[in-house]
Formats: sequence, structure tokens, C-alpha cells
Amino acid sequence: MILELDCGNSFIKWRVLEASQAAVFAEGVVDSDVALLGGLHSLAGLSLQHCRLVSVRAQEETNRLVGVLVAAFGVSISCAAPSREMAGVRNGYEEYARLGLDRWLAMLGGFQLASGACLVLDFGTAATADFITADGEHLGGFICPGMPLMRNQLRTHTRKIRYDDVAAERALESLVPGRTTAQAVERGCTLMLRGFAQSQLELARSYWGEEFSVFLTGGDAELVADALPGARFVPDLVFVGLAMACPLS
Ligand SMILES: Nc1ncnc2c1ncn2[C@@H]1O[C@H](COP(=O)(O)OP(=O)(O)O)[C@@H](O)[C@H]1O
Ligand SMILES: CC(C)(COP(=O)(O)O)[C@@H](O)C(=O)NCCC(=O)O
Ligand SMILES: [K+]
Repeated sequence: MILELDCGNSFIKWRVLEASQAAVFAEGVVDSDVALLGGLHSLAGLSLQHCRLVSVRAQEETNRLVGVLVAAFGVSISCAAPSREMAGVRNGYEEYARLGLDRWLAMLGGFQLASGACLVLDFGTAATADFITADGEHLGGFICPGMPLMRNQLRTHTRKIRYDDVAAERALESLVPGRTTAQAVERGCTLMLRGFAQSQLELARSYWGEEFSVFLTGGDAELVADALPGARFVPDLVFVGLAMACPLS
């Protein structure tokens, strides 16, 4: 079996593939190394042979996680690394190694699935957009605060914005103007994410007309999905790219 990990700034997304790589044996989202180990150790029938990983965390933190996994499972671990060009996509950053690896892998996955021009939108801790032309040139992208960051900035830098997770969840039943603080903030931030997504779509149209695919991924993708009809929601897009960047042979 193969363990795949996507270590974002807030959560570690993990899944275990059957050795054939055709089926998912188990998967989850955790907020710490300890929770990851707990989740894996609780799986009956787990038998790991390989692990591949992408991280946007500090090198030290990533190394620590790799050490923990090697100690726990004795597996070989392949970590996605920056690249100037891969699978027909050319990294557009002035310094290619500075492009977030989760963005890079989602782009590789998106370009392969699209086999044409694409716009890749990822809504996690940060919200990101990346533009790839039909011949694989990465034009660059945009980064702005995602839902967790917007919400927390408001909570941290105001005196009176305080509400709990239950109120937050309930607030998103609709997007009409809020009549409570939770509604006003949750709906306001959601509309900002949608506005971000729609302005990327407009830019993509100005480049490519209607000849492009839109990919939507990340833990908060669902908040914008119905504002982007025609976009493909691919929750595991980073894993698609991870398998391309870290093949087993
Ligand atoms: N099953 C889930 N577990 C944790 N967070 C989730 C889940 N589903 C949606 N989310 C939301 O996804 C966001 C984090 O997205 P994610 O793509 O995991 O971020 P990152 O890659 O930056 O860690 C949070 O706002 C969180 O509330
Ligand atoms: C933009 C990001 C913070 C997104 O991270 P995430 O929200 O997925 O945790 C990450 O891709 C990153 O640290 N990138 C490096 C800077 C850059 O891409 O320019
Ligand atoms: K991510």
C-alpha cells in the first residue's frame, strides 16, 4: 500500500492507496502528526510499502514528520521537490523553487486532466489561482487569504467579533445579508472568495475565450463551487499531481 500526504498550512490530508494504486484503502484530514499516526495505527490491515509526500511547511517540520513516519512504518518516503518543468508544464516563477509545491502539483494534475489551457483554484488556508496555457506555460498566479485567515483576522483584530463554530456553520445556510455577527462575517468572507474566483475566471476568459478548464480544489472549495458552474471540483487534485511528481519506479 502507498501512503500519500498533502501537508498544508492548516491540515494534513492523507490517504492510503491499494498497491495497485487503483483504489483508496483509507483517507482522512488531521491537524497534527500525532493525529496522523493515531489514524494510521487504527487501520486494520494496513501494510505500507511506500510513502509520497508534499509539504508547504517549514523544512524542519517536514523533516520531523518524515522521521516519525520512517520510524513508525519503516517505509521509503519520496518528497515532491520543486521543478522548472514537468509533465509538459513549465513553472512560470522567476525563481521556480519559490512556487508553493501544492500549487505546482495541482497545476500538473489540472493540466493532465484538462489536456489544454486551465485555471486552477485552491481554497485552503490561502486561496490561490494559477493559469496554465494550452502548451503548458504557467503564466503565474495569485495568492490571497483563504477563509480561515480572513475569519481569524477579523476575530483577532476586532473587539466584538466573536462566535463559535456552530454559529459559523449555521451562518452559511444562505448568502443573504447577515443579521447576526456570525452571518455577516461568514457570508461576507464567502462572498470575497467567490469574488476572487470570479475575477480569475474573467481573466482566463480574456486570455482564452471559452477554451479552458477550471479546476477547483482545497478544503473550502465547496464555498465557491456554485458560483463557478462548469468548474470541475477535484478534491484530490494535489494527489493527482503528487503521483506524477513522485512515481514509484
Ligand atoms: N474534513 C475537513 N477537515 C478539516 N478541514 C476541512 C474539512 N473540510 C473542509 N475543511 C475546511 O478546509 C479549510 C482548510 O483547507 P485545506 O485545503 O485543508 O487547507 P491547507 O491545505 O492550507 O491546510 C478550513 O477552512 C476547513 O474548515
Ligand atoms: C500559497 C500557499 C501559502 C498556499 O498554502 P495552503 O493554503 O495550501 O496551505 C503555499 O502554496 C505557499 O506557501 N507557497 C509559497 C509562496 C508562493 O507560492 O509564491
Ligand atoms: K493546500
